[in-house]
Amino acid sequence: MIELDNVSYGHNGTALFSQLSLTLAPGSFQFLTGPSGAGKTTLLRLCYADLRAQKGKTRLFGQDASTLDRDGVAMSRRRIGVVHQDCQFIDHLSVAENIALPLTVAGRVSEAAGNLKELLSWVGLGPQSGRLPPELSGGERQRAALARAVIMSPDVIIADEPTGNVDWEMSQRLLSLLVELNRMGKTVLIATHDLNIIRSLKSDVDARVLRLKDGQLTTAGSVL
Ligand SMILES: Nc1ncnc2c1ncn2[C@@H]1O[C@H](COP(=O)(O)OP(=O)(O)OP(=O)(O)O)[C@@H](O)[C@H]1O
Repeated sequence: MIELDNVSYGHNGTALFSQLSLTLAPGSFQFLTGPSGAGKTTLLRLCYADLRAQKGKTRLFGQDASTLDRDGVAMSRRRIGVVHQDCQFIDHLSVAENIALPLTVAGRVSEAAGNLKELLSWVGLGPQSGRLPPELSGGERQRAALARAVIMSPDVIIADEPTGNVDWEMSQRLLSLLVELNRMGKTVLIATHDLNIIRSLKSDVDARVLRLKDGQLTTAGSVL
């Protein structure tokens, strides 16, 4: 579905990793762990074609990303929902408008109303839908970010520290939403430094744990 094949990348000439390979198989659930600064966000950005591999190949849904033009990348990106580390909302738009933004930008305004109501209730943000993003708590922001990532019904969800800055109960709630999405057939990749979150999954899902450290990606095993 998404494949990095012997990819090398560095920022400003400083190599972060080289010849790194990663496959997001359809329906898989994977965690990406590793110390701060190891390159987890960079790796995620390569997976959703926000960055281009400097060496090696990225394949998105069977297509070589380096051969895709802007529209081709945009088409592939529509199949990937991204939960960014810092949420990135437009502060003068309501929570509902922010969540619906990917649909409105794509000109699918008529779909927005129906999808939105269902999504707001799924993430438990119905009562907060008219508020502005700065009025939300950390956990509410993370849930709004997740709702926005899935409003286009993507095949793949890529979440960068989706449980950062929330308490244990809220992190469990967010994780259970991601597990639910995986049960619906979505491919899920979550970057987190929080090993307790991974351990808390127990047998809920067949998750694979990858560890990025010193430019090497290793499989840390299953949480089962
Ligand atoms: N746009 C950029 N320009 C220059 N350097 C960058 C850029 N983005 C990231 N870096 C550097 O690359 C390294 C990896 O950053 P990255 O954000 O990918 O790591 P991370 O594992 O996600 O870290 P964290 O867990 O702290 O979020 C860091 O040293 C960072 O400073």
